[in-house]
Amino acid sequence: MNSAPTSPLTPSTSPRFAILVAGGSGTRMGAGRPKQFLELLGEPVLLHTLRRFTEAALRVQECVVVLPPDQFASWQELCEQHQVTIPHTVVAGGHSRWASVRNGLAHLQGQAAGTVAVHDGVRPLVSAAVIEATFAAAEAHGAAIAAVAPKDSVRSVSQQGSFALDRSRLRLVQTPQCFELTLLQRAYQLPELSAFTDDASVVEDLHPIQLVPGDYRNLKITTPEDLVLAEALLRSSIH
Ligand SMILES: Nc1ccn([C@@H]2O[C@H](COP(=O)(O)OP(=O)(O)OP(=O)(O)O)[C@@H](O)[C@H]2O)c(=O)n1
Ligand SMILES: C[C@](O)(CO)[C@H](O)COP(=O)(O)O
Repeated sequence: MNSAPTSPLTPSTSPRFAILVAGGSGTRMGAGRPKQFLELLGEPVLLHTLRRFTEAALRVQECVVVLPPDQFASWQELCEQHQVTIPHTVVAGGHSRWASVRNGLAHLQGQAAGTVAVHDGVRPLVSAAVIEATFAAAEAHGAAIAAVAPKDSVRSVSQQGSFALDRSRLRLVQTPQCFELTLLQRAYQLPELSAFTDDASVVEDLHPIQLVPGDYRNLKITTPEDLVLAEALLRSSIH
């Protein structure tokens, strides 16, 4: 029997997984502890992110949280302090974001099928709408990522000088980045290239990437002013 095509009226029932990568050390933040553990309105950045992915309507079956191997105890302490009861699996990260994603994926090796979202643990303001839209696009097309148009003019720079780029042809890439699980597993068996800064770059030689409208509020907490902006957005009515 042929199965019906996926549409917004017939949501996919294939399992959904999430890998929240939080295995970095936050050198650009320079805070003395990993930025994913810094407080944002009284709660760790990573806890905000975990809450967003475990909203029931999103139907995420398992959340894998990737942490620096020497930070398991700190996260455990934070979970106790904030009485976190949200189920999640903790996995050790690697020397790069690529290695951390690969380790998170290894935990899902036993799963036969499904769709997996990879999301930066330091993007705590991601909305359920963007997560749902990215999952749905990946369920329909195999690979989908959230992205937004640049608001500023953009130039390409080199030692010879600089020149203007046509920003209407550019997009700023965010996470979540969602993939058919076996596709992402195949992509992460390819050799690592140090140029990979996101998952779409790892997958794109194997499969076309769909772009889904992201959200300007989906900040990546990278430098100190990002925390101030994130806090202001959370306090306002527009988060
Ligand atoms: N070895 C690494 C490096 C990064 N990440 C994660 O990938 C996301 C995006 O990376 P980035 O913002 O660069 O985080 P850091 O590597 O911590 O920051 P920095 O580059 O300033 O050191 C973050 O959630 C980070 O924790 C990871 O899981 N494992
Ligand atoms: C994955 C990402 O957040 C998409 O914008 C970004 O590429 C991560 O880059 P970073 O250099 O690791 O911060």
